[in-house]
This record gives sequence, C-alpha cells and structure tokens, in this order.
Amino acid sequence: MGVEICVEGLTKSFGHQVIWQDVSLTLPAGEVSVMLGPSGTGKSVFLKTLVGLLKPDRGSIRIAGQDITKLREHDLYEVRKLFGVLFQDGALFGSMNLYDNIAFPLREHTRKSESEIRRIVLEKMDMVGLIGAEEKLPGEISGGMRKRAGLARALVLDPEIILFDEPDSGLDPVRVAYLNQLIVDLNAQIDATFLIVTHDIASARQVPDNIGLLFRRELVMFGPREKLLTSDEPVVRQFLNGRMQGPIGMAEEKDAAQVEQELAQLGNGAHADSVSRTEMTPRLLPGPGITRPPRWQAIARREAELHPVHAWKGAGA
Ligand SMILES: Nc1ncnc2c1ncn2[C@@H]1O[C@H](COP(=O)(O)OP(=O)(O)OP(=O)(O)O)[C@@H](O)[C@H]1O
Repeated sequence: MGVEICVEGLTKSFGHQVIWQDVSLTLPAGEVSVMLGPSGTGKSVFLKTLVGLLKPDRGSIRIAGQDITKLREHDLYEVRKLFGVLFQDGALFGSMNLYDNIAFPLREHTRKSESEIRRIVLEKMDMVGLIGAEEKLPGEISGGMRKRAGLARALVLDPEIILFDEPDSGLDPVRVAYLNQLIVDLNAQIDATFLIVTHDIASARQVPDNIGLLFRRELVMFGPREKLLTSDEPVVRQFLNGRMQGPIGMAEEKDAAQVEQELAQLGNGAHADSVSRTEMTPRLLPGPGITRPPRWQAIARREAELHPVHAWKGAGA
C-alpha cells in the first residue's frame, strides 16, 4: 500500500554551504509527488537523504514509524529495503545482460531460488515492457530501454517507496510520454509511494498528486498538484511556465527591483504565461484495464470541482 514519509525541519549542508534548511513535508502513502527546483538546489541531495545515504544536520524523517536519521547503519539497511531507486542513467552494470541486472538485488538481498527469481524478473520485465530483451547488454539498447530496465530492477524487491532521479532526462518527448504513462500505471498497480525529481514541466503538470519546489535553500511550497498549478507565488509561476521573468536568475537569484520590473511587464501582457493560471493541465490517467486504487475517486472529485470542463472521463473506472 506504500508508506507515508514525514519530513520535519530537515537541514543539510556540506561544510559552510547550506543546501536547504528547515524542509518539512509529508509524502502521502501511495501517492505520486514531484520535486522541482532550479539546478543545484539540492534535489538529488534530498533523495539521497531520504534513503539514508546522506545524513542531515538537523530534522527528522519518519518512515513506517521510525526516524531514520537516528538509525544505526544496520537498522538503516533494513529500512532501505523499503526503497526502490531509479537513478538517472538506470545505473546498470555494463557487463551484465538485462536479466542479470534485474535479478541482481534478488540474488544479493534474498535467498530465493533461481526459479523464483526467474518468475519475479520476468514479471517485472513484463510490467515495464521489456519482455524479449533479457539477453541484451545495457550498451546495446536505447536510453529509454535502459531507464525501463532500471525501473524493473527498482521493482524486484516490491518496494513501498520508489524514488526517481530525473527519469525523463535524455529521452525524446515521445519516450517521455510513454515513461510517464508507465509511471502512472505502475503507481495504480503497485500503490507504492513515488517521489520524482524532474526538470520536465509537462510531466510535472500531468503526472503527480503533489508538487514541491526547492529554491533559495528552502522548500518554497509543497502541496496538491492543483494548488501549485494555480498558485500566485512568483517563483512557482516562473518555474511552472519556464520563463525568464521572475525571481530565478541565470545562475542565482535576482535583486528585488529587477524582479518587480519584470513582473510588472508581464502584468502588462508583454509575455503571457504559456498556460494560463486557471487552465489546469488534465491529469494523466492509468491506462485501460488498470484498476485504480480508492484514492483516485477522491482525487477525481476534487479536480472535477476545480475544473469541470476537464471532468475526468472514466474517473471511476
Ligand atoms: N557529496 C557532496 N559533497 C559536497 N557537496 C555536494 C555533495 N553532493 C552534492 N553537493 C552539492 O550540493 C548542491 C546540490 O546538488 P544536487 O545535485 O542535489 O542539485 P540538484 O538540484 O539535484 O541539481 P540538478 O538539477 O542540476 O541535478 C550542489 O552545489 C552540489 O555541488
């Protein structure tokens, strides 16, 4: 069913460099959340901290009733089994074929027989559409296939939480669309808690239940998708519309006077946002034949109230 992750007052620095501070949010069990933020704002550091690879300076991360920041290495190892992680490049072993790559966590962390391993590996390869590619080496397949193989490997231990670090990086728009559909379908099927770091705004608009934005060493906002998509907060508006006018500068933040001037120009209609605030991007739905968990009913109702025009076709399916 997925587990809730409750982060409170989390701060991380390297030496004197504060990466982010006082971050508090709850990733609801079984829901999909996306973390956005300009480059270098510490999104990857946040993922690594959640999985216990980096220790925060302050704050707590409660997962399944335990504050993982307080755990010793041995107990942390147990908690890590709740996680599946999809790294940017799939992090596959170049000399192993896809079957052995995907079987690797089962052979490392369980005592399952080879026939049981075979059943699980083929089931997960089927879920991500890779049946028939068992013998391929990572170097022989496309970037999109490598991501899907990485995802199959992240699934083999039946994780309660899956972290995705830029799953769409380096993929063409069509492969991104397929991957997004796969993510939505998988979430409906396995009902684990998903956290996705991405720079792809189109994906961030369609895929998640919740969106967060890191900027200036802080979590500017975290909440339901529709809250962020209709927010008036200048940083959120700038980021979600991918425009230059606003507080986010080329390498760092801009001074207040410049931001004010740019936003005034925007207000005059000089550069309208590409997607108007009231026009909510429709949510990507699980494919036909995929049974949706009960929370989808509540989400469907909530979003239909906000934008009846897009009333979900087949929301109760
Ligand atoms: N192990 C480390 N030691 C020291 N500094 C680090 C370490 N890991 C990350 N950093 C620094 O933390 C900051 C945030 O890095 P991170 O990779 O998390 O950013 P990001 O938001 O994921 O960026 P991008 O969107 O470009 O991938 C960077 O300045 C980086 O140099």
